[in-house]
Amino acid sequence: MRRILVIGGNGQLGHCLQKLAPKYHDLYDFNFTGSSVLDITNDEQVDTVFAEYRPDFVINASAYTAVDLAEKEVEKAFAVNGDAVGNLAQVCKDNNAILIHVSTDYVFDGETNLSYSEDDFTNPIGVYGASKRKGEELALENNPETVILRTSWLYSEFNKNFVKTMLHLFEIKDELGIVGDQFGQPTNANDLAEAIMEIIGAEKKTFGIYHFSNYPETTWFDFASKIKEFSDSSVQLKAITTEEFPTPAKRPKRSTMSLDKIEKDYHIEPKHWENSLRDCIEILKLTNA
Ligand SMILES: NC(=O)C1=CN([C@@H]2O[C@H](COP(=O)(O)OP(=O)(O)OC[C@H]3O[C@@H](n4cnc5c(N)ncnc54)[C@H](OP(=O)(O)O)[C@@H]3O)[C@@H](O)[C@H]2O)C=CC1
Ligand SMILES: Cc1cn([C@H]2C[C@H](O)[C@@H](COP(=O)(O)OP(=O)(O)O[C@H]3O[C@@H](C)C(=O)[C@@H](O)[C@H]3O)O2)c(=O)[nH]c1=O
Repeated sequence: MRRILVIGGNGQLGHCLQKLAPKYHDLYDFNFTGSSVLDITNDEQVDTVFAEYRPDFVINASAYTAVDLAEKEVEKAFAVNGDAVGNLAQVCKDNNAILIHVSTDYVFDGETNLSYSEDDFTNPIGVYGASKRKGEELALENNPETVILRTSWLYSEFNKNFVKTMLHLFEIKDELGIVGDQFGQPTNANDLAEAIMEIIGAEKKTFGIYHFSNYPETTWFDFASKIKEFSDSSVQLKAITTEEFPTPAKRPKRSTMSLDKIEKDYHIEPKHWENSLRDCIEILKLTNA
């Protein structure tokens, strides 16, 4: 049986992979590690887990994801999202394991009206995006046979994310201002987990950077408006500008990514974000999470 090591098993993507794993129990053995067992910045721990588990595939679902805090914790963000990813790619190469690494739309500056393709110029405007870009570069430099999946606006029923933040704020506020001039593509992390498993199962593997998200593009305000509609909330939402919602980190104005390459090479068809959002909110209603 082929072995899959999931690093960052307690994050939202990690949880979605845990949820999906039973479907693949006759094909793969899974080992989900949290940061207390495997800290990706600890090279010795990485070596030990590889030596003991001998994975065929490694899914790196771990990352430093605090976009605003990263502006202060620059070193930590680069250690986890940059250098550690470079080391992981090297260790995967040395051990004949295929690395599936996850990156972000925040590697782009967002100053375009076209959808970004995989080989478009990156120009991160914040520390988080810059640290994730460093990880992409180091991974491909050390091990070109790495699959890097750039995704965007990830949410799920697990952990902290925009959907759950909105549902919480709808409970405690009568009115909310939401940025209406930043565009991107929300992604249900359960869909990303499925895409990762499809790539692992693909007979013919192609490597390098791939974009994966739900589609089409929307704004944070329109996204929040759908969350309101699907959750039957009576909160009043108002579209505001980026300037009216100041944050420590700058966010791209429009980070919409083209999904053609993953569709062509891996036959993975993106889902409409409204359908995937509806699924998530139904689960949250059922579980009262
Ligand atoms: N969230 C989003 O909106 C988006 C995320 N992405 C990318 O998708 C991927 C998954 O994100 P998501 O599931 O939301 O992330 P989460 O923030 O939910 O989870 C990240 C996980 O990484 C773990 N982690 C942090 N530092 C380390 C470390 N040094 N060693 C090992 N594990 C560590 C954390 O473990 P612990 O808590 O135990 O420390 C946590 O469980 C990441 O690569 C992220 O950059 C891309 C686009 C959008
Ligand atoms: C809570 C809140 C946020 N906003 C805005 C701020 C920001 O522009 C936008 C999203 O805010 P958040 O801080 O939740 O999302 P943010 O942390 O920027 O989300 C990003 O996370 C990283 C990890 C990624 O990789 C990106 O793809 C993206 O998903 O919504 C409002 O306008 N009103 C509000 O009440």
